Amino acid sequence: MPQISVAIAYTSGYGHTREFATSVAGGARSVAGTSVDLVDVATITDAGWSTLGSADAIIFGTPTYMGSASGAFHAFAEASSKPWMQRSWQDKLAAGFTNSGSMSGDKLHTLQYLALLAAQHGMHWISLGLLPGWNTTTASEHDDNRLGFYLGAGAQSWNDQGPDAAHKADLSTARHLGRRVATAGHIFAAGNSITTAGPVAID
Ligand SMILES: Cc1cc2nc3c(=O)[nH]c(=O)nc-3n(C[C@H](O)[C@H](O)[C@H](O)COP(=O)(O)O)c2cc1C
Repeated sequence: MPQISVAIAYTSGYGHTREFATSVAGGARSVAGTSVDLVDVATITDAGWSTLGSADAIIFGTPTYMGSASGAFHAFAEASSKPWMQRSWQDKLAAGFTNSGSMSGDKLHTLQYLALLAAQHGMHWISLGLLPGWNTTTASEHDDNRLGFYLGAGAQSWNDQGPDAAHKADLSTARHLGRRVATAGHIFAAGNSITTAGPVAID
């Protein structure tokens, strides 16, 4: 079984988004042959940059602050202009998740921003791949993807509760994202092993 590596590049001002980052990591780890690193980009070191540089996939995560990624995440994104210049993230897989106080809270804008960041780096964006939950009279807030995002995973955390109160459906959705990216990583790695071996013969 070939080994692939998934890095989760996240920030969390008050600990809520870290809960979802941990679930994304758990989902990726559940796919055999996958090593997973969590990189807190607010305090990223040279070792952290090198972890991102050697990963097969990077999953970006940030709280939504004022309708976009947090300032700490934006600082990291600006600092990623160095790998951007070197094209060192080109052709890696990418995905994203965000968390905020409101059900919407303009999280879609944050996910769009994360996808755009990935595109600037020439990465391949992996969507959430779940149908929306909680959108019929028989559905419930305990459904995966209860907030109905397609581009990535969205989570909601009460502003008056600590990280321990993270919603189980959002944790499960985050776990799904990690598993999906790791699975895609293995499929890409298998494809790369064919294409780097030379042209594929077609009868
Ligand atoms: C500066 C700031 C701006 C915020 N802006 C939004 C927002 O635009 N939409 C929203 O739904 N919640 C907003 N919130 C609430 C946070 O998204 C929410 O508390 C989240 O759980 C924080 O995650 P963290 O603990 O990982 O930092 C904001 C919070 C702060 C501190």
